[in-house]
Amino acid sequence: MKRARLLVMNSALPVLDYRVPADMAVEHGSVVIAPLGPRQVMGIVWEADRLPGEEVGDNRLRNLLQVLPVPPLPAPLRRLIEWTADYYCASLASVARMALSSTAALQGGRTMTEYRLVAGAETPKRLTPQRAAALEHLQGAQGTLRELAEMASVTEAVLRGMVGAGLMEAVQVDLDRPYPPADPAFAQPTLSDGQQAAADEMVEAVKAESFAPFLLDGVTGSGKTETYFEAVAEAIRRGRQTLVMLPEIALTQNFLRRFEARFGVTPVLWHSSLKSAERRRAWRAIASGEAQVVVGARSALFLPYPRLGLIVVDEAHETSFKQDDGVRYNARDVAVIRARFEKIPVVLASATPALESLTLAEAGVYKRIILPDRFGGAQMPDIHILNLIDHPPERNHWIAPPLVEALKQRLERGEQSLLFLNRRGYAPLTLCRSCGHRFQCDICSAWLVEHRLSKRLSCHHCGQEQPMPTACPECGESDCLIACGPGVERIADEVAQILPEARVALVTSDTLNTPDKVAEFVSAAENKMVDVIVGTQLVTKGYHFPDLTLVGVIDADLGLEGGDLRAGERSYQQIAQVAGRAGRGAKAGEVYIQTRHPTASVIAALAANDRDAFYAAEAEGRRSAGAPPFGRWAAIIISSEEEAEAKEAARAIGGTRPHLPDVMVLGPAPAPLSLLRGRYRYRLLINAKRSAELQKVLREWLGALTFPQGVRVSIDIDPYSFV
Ligand SMILES: Nc1ncnc2c1ncn2[C@@H]1O[C@H](COP(=O)(O)OP(=O)(O)OP(=O)(O)O)[C@@H](O)[C@H]1O
Ligand SMILES: [Zn+2]
Repeated sequence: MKRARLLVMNSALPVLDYRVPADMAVEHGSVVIAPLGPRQVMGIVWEADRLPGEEVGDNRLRNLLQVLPVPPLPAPLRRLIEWTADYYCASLASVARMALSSTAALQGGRTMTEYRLVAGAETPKRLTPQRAAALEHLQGAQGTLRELAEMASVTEAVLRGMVGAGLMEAVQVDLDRPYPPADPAFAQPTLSDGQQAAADEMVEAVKAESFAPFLLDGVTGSGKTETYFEAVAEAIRRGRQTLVMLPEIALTQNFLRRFEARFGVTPVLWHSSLKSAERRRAWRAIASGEAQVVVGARSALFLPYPRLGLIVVDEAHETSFKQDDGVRYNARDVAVIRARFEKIPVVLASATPALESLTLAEAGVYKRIILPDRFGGAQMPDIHILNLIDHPPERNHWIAPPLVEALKQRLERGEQSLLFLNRRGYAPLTLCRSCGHRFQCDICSAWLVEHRLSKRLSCHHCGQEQPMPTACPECGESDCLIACGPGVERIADEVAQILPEARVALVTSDTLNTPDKVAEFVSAAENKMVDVIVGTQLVTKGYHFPDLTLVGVIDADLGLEGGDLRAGERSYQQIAQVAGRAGRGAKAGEVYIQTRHPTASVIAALAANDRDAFYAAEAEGRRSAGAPPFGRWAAIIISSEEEAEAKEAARAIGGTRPHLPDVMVLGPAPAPLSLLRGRYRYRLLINAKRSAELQKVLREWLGALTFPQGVRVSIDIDPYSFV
């Protein structure tokens, strides 16, 4: 008799064994449905010797019910799931779920019903407001009723009524229709000598079909994308799949266009806001091996590629590769591990590598490829430090006079400028002039941020919003609220005052919240319909606007406030990246960095354009603190809706701390963000030597404790967030 051991897709359940019926074919990795009491569960058939569980006698086994019509998860992916669960102290099921991340794709069947407005249908004379809203918002849209209902902010019932009334129609969509093939020779660029040498190295590694990690370390505008595209082309020629990971969905539009220009078609896109039909189609094409190149956010990393030949992590220094909920993993690091299991090359590309990556390259673990020059003879921009103490902006203004002058000059010359401030909204704090009341979130320890465009106060931690009040809720006074400090909306207002005739584009996740809007912005900027871009970190990287010759950093000190050990590095990366947008074409670029601390090491390094010295000093600081990459960190985060309960649990954890020579436990202490989404939070930071068996220590320590129902305890290995 054949038995199968299942990794069940529910972390609360143990490993379960089943009988495989005679007429059913399963292998390791098969995705199956099994009975559990009166219910059914989904599971993955796993190597029994890798998944310890209670042995059950043959006579007590129940039959598997069904094998789902998808290819079995490949062995290297199964090993990756095990590794990730083990390293990040997560359950196997929660990691495996990231591989099976399209429920629809698992069901087989090849068509799906979507809906759209009937073209040319006569608009009835009397329309309910809901139907009118649907007619307005759904022009040109197609999707499931749920997606359309969300798009139009109406209920599904309204849309069903419209289907009945002949205003909307159902369409059968073929979900597995193939993607058009990419042509590796479609538009091969002529590479510079340096680019060619870099490309050759990566191409050779793709040919070798063995594990090879690279750090592609090239200055901004050196053509890193162009160069790694040659390795992608080689993978396509060899019938192998490529995964390109980008840190933000907003960057994908730009990437898609460049890819299309090089390979003739767009790649397969993967991110969390795909519609379910797109997601399903992409998942199935990936799992069948048909999808040649996939570009996606970090969630694309765990998909079941059967023939992966290359992974690229672009802008690899970005902290958004770290996931901070669910499975707390770092996609940059796991990408390298996946490449090892798949026996393929992986390229981490960045102009400002993470210190971790740089250290590994210096140790020879990663092969470092350097592109020292901008492509096409473009020069690196000139950096000016603007000391705000010597050059104060006018009252209630934030742009210092020399930067104002530079902006005016650019406008006269018909060149573009970019102002960077990493803060969304209009003002980060609103207070009452008469009683001093400060507007704060009810359920987070955070100020509410004024958004003048949407006329709302919003919490940037939990997303709660309220209409902008006209009077102070505390003292009842009206016309007494003052906006303190600037966000990008306020800077855009200031630019409009200084340069009334300039066309200003505001670029934040509030204004560029759909792929279409991103595409619209990029095309406007490229066609010189925009004079001044005012943006958050969203606009600091990846973009190439040849006529952009001026970059202004509004507040270079912002990133260093209340900073953790990585604040200096992050700040440096962000400013160096945004500075890197200037002067990428024929005209030279200039950068103004506004600061109150011109001697701070970050600012001094930027001024002297001395990256190596900066990294060396950072590395020294980390080494002496035993911080990553020289030592290891983990965090334990305890939260509960009951403050006393959270505190008690934190104290219990602190009280049972291990006493080991290579593990130091700091805390517990209230988290800097001590209230988040209505939950009180405490933290501990564990600092371990590299020799320590950190995960084992944590598992044994926390595994011995029990907590009340409402308490959540999570482990964050190699944490990036300390709030
Ligand atoms: N060999 C080449 N032939 C033609 N154009 C090139 C070549 N190399 C680079 N370019 C162009 O130069 C510009 C800059 O290249 P790219 O955006 O790849 O640089 P990058 O190194 O990724 O920069 P950043 O890190 O700042 O995003 C792009 O418009 C790109 O198309
Ligand atoms: Zn909040």
